[in-house]
Amino acid sequence: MAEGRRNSVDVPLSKTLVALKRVRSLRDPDTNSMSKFAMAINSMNLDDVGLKELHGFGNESESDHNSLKKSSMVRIRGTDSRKAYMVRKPCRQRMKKSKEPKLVTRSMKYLEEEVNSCSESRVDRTVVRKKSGYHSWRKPVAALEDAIMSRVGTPCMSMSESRTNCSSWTTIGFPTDEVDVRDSNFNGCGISYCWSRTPRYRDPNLSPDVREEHPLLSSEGREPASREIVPYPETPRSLSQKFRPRSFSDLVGLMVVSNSLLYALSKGKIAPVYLFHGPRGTGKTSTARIFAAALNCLSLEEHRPCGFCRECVFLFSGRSRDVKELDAAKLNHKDRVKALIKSASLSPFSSHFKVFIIDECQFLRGETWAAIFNSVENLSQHSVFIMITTDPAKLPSSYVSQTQRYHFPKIKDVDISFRLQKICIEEGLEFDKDAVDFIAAKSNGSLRDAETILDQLGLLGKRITLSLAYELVGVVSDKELLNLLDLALSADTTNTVIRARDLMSSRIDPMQLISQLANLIMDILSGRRQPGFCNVGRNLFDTHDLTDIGMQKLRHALKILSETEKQLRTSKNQATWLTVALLQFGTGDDENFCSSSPRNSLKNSDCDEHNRTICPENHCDRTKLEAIWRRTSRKCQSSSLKIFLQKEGNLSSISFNDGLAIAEIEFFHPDHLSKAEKSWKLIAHSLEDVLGCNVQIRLKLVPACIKKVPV
Ligand SMILES: Nc1ncnc2c1ncn2[C@@H]1O[C@H](COP(=O)(O)OP(=O)(O)OP(=O)(O)O)[C@@H](O)[C@H]1O
Ligand SMILES: [Zn+2]
Repeated sequence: MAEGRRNSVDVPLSKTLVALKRVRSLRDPDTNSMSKFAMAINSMNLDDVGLKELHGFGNESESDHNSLKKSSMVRIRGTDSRKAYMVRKPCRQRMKKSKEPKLVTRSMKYLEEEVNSCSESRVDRTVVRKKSGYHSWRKPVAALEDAIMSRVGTPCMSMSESRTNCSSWTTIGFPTDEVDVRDSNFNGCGISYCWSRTPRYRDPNLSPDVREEHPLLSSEGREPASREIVPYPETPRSLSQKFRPRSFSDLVGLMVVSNSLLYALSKGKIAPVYLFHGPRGTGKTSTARIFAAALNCLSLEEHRPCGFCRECVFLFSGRSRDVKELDAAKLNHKDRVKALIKSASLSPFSSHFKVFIIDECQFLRGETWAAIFNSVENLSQHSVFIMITTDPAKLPSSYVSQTQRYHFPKIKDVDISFRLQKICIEEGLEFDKDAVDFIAAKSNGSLRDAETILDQLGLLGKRITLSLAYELVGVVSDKELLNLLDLALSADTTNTVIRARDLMSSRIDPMQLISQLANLIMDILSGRRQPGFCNVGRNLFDTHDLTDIGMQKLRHALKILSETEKQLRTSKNQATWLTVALLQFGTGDDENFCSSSPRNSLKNSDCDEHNRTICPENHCDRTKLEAIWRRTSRKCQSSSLKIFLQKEGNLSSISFNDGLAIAEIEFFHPDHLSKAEKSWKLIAHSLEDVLGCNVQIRLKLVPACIKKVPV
């Protein structure tokens, strides 16, 4: 799934603008473009000293060096995106000598020196990184690449080419002698425009069969279905990119999955098709990549993937030819499936395994599943499919049973919180633990969502506090919540309506408010919240004497909320119905509550009716209106009016406007309408008593044929 699509958490617009403003500060104020940086990088010249250091050519003459510079840029054909820069490797001899992969210990030390001694060109890049807030993270390989990239003074130089110029890198042994560098569709850092990461490897040892296969899944000039994904971009654009796990030990809350996959790896028991399923943002794609890397890792150590060998470097930089992430939607094409099967039936290019990671596999058509599974027998022993989905129920069960399934559970709040704290420390973000706990609780088991919220809070440049988190996530603080509950329980109609409207108009979604209120009430009922936890709370506890009456009131409120929650799911007018619900908190039965409040003088059996009313969701609005109408008719003094209203009238809607409820009442015969008109004051008064606010009534005549049958 595209990262951009997933990385979204609803935040108030103002916060987003602040974050955007920060990004904009990197832009040219005149043109609002990033080209300033690209130009700065463009104008950099090869730094002689730097090149010497970098290439380990310290004892070569200047003329050697110049010729090196010339040979490194043999043919450059403009910047048109249709043309390619052809860059020839200058030190082929060195490369040939060292094809075997080795660990790059010397380079690591060397790179640290490189990183520490910034040349001017590097300062440009580093400054930009610092501004983006992701400067502190440097995985050794990425840091090495960075050091090389910043030393090589042209943005048109590919990373691979840079490596070929670097003696340190020859120890890794890239099997390349020619590299194409694209000047568009870059997958680079996002600041300069042509840091390329798409080398084309031509391994002379590969069979023509295998070479023909390139690009993977291409079919007669069609666009390849594999996605141009850089799973671990050099310049991460979000915390979740930056902290994307690279090894099994980095995975949070996936002990069972990790252990099982590690065991399979150690025993060499590799299934042809895996299915990773579970809620979003729980690490399925990351685990698939780690597993793929472990399958191909060249390290002899037990700890795989090592992250340093050629295969690991290729995979984590999105350049592996044997590990491909495919878009399920694009695979639903006959030719593409054919190409996929063909590709899977051939041996890997350079690795042990060919791994096809198919995300969102619920979008694969039945034929595609059939094609894959029918050919499993014929596939290369070294091909592995990893299907990923958030919705296993949509998959064809006959094929699912042939896969090795792994369930990715929601990640526990405590694990998420721990991870967020670690990130804050690494990022140098100041935070309050309760804020981080709150983010964890709000992210519903998705570590990515939690990281995204943290990311957005981090951009505000302030200490991450609970109130800041509340504001960003769109929830109401305990103080405000208690205040609202207090008003509602006290039947303070006007203020309840004003406060509820205020909160729901801009700050919080009605469903979220219901859930928060219900949680608060449950906390109070269960004794988790004690009097005195805040001033407003104390007021609530004092006023409503929670040892006795208040508890009953709260239970009543909870019942109303649970009923309203069902109703809101299908209602278009959520804010209004939640306000109606709040107004009912304070109009409970006196006898039930033994309340002395004059407002609560209703002989309320409605509350019981509420309890009995369990209706299909699409009837909830209607049920609610009917309940209010029953209570209203019962409130009328005259028993004939009571019977008349109940039998002939129908409350069809209520809307609220500045503390005023507008009730529409339908009658189905002109005589009934005129009878009701004569008693309108009594009806309005009864409704006011029930709703606890001022009421305006509108009487309507509607055709008898649409008269509703009571639920
Ligand atoms: N279990 C985890 N351990 C460590 N990081 C995780 C985990 N789950 C999610 N993340 C974080 O969230 C980001 C996205 O994770 P990933 O793409 O693997 O999730 P996913 O389950 O594949 O999500 P989706 O179902 O939306 O595709 C990672 O980059 C990482 O920062
Ligand atoms: Zn490795």
